[in-house]
Amino acid sequence: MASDTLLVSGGRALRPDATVVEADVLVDRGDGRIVEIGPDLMTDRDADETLDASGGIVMPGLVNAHTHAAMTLLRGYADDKPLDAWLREDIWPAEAELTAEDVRAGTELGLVEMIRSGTTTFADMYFHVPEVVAAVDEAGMRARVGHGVVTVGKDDESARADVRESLDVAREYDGAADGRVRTAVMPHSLTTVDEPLLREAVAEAHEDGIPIHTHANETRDEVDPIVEERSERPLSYADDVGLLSDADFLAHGVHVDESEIELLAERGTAVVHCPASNMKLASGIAPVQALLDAGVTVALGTDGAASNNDLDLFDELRDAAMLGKIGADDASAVPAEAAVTMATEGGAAALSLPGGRVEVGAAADLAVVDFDAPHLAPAHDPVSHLAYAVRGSDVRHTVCDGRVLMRDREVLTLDEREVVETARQRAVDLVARAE
Ligand SMILES: N[C@@H](CCSC[C@H]1O[C@@H](n2cnc3c(=O)[nH]cnc32)[C@H](O)[C@@H]1O)C(=O)O
Ligand SMILES: [Zn+2]
Repeated sequence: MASDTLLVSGGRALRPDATVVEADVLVDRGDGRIVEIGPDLMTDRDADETLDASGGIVMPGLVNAHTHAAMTLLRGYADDKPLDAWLREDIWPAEAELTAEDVRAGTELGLVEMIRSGTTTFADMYFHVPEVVAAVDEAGMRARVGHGVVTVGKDDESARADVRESLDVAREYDGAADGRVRTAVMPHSLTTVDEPLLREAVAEAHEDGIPIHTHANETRDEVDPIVEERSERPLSYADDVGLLSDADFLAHGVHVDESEIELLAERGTAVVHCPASNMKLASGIAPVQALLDAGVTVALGTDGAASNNDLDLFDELRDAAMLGKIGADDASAVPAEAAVTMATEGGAAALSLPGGRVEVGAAADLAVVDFDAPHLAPAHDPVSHLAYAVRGSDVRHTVCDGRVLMRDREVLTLDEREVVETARQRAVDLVARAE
C-alpha cells in the first residue's frame, strides 16, 4: 500500500479497452503511479489527498503531440492564408522579435490553457527552449521539447549554430523537471533544412538516442518540389536521411501516398495528425483511417495557437473524427474510440512518454471530465461524448505524475490571472515591434 496517496473517488474510469467502469483510482503521489483501480477503495479520510470525480469520467490526461506553445502570443494575429505565405509574411517576421521572456510568457499561457482542457502532456517545437523547460517544470506537466531548426535563407555559420543549439539543448535538458521533460532534435521540415545539415543533425541525435521530430508532408507545395528535385517521395527521402526510426515522430502527414504509409508502418514512425491546423491553412486532409489500418501510430496535435486557434485537444478529437470521415468518404472511418485513443495512448506512444492509460502501474496522468452539463445529457455512450460532445471546459480536475495541476477548475501550479495578463501585455508589445 502506498504511503502518500491521492484518491480520485466516485467517478467512472475509462479503461484502455474503452470500457467505462465505476471505480475509484488510487494514486501513489510518491512515484506518480496508479496503484489501484476499483470500487470503494478507501474512505476519503484515509487518503492524503482526494479529488471528487462523482458524476464524471476519469480518463488518461490528453496528449497534445505537436504544438508550438508560445505561439499563443500570435493567436489571431494572422489568419486566412496558406502555410507558406502565413509563415513568410506574418509569422516569421513576428517571431524574429520574440525575446526569451516572451517565449516564457507565451508558453505559460499555452500551459494554463492545456491544463484547463485536460492536457497533461505535449510536444513542443520552438526556440528559447530553456524557458519552455522552466515553464513545464513549474506547471507540473510532462513534455518532449526541442529547438526548431531552420537553415534556408541563413548563411552557413548561423545555419550551423541553429543545428548546434538544437543538439545542445536536447542533450542538456533530457530528464529535466524530475524526468518529466524529455527532448528531441527538431529540424523544422524536409524543405526548410538543407540536406547536409539535416543528415548531420539526424545522425548525431540518433547516436545519442535522441529522437527527431519534424513537420512532414504538410502541404502539396512542400511535397511537389521534393518529388521534382529528387524523383522520390518526401518520406523516402526522410528514410534515406535516417529520420524514420520508431522513436521519431512527424507532424501532419497530410499528403502521404500508399508507399509512404507502408514505410511509416514498417519503420514504426508515428504521425501527429493536426486536423484544425490542416483545415485552417487549407493544407489538405490526412488519410487517418488508412494510416490506422496500416498499423501506423497516430497521435493528435493542435499545432500552434496561430493556426488553430486554441489548444483544446477535445476540439482536435472531434475534428479528427469528423475530418477522417470526410477524407475517407465513409461515416464509419475514425470512430469515436479511435479518436479518443489517438488523443491519449497514441500520443503517449508517439512521444515515447509515460501515461495514456488508466491502469495499475501506469503514470497517474489523468483528466476528470464532468458529465453534468446539458450538452452531455443523456450519456448513452461516454466514449461517444468524449469524442463528439465534450469541451475542454468540461474538465474538472487535471493530474500529472500524481500531482493535482487543476482542482475544481482552479489551476494550482501557475497563477492563471497573472499568466494571462503578462502574455496579453507582451503580445501587444511584440506586435508593435514587428510592425
Ligand atoms: N530556429 C528556427 C525556429 C523554428 S521553431 C518552429 C517553427 O514552426 C513554425 N510553425 C508553426 N506551425 C507550423 C506549421 O503548421 N507548419 C510549419 N511550420 C509551422 C513556427 O512558427 C516556428 O517558426 C528559426 O530560426 O526560425
Ligand atoms: Zn507545427
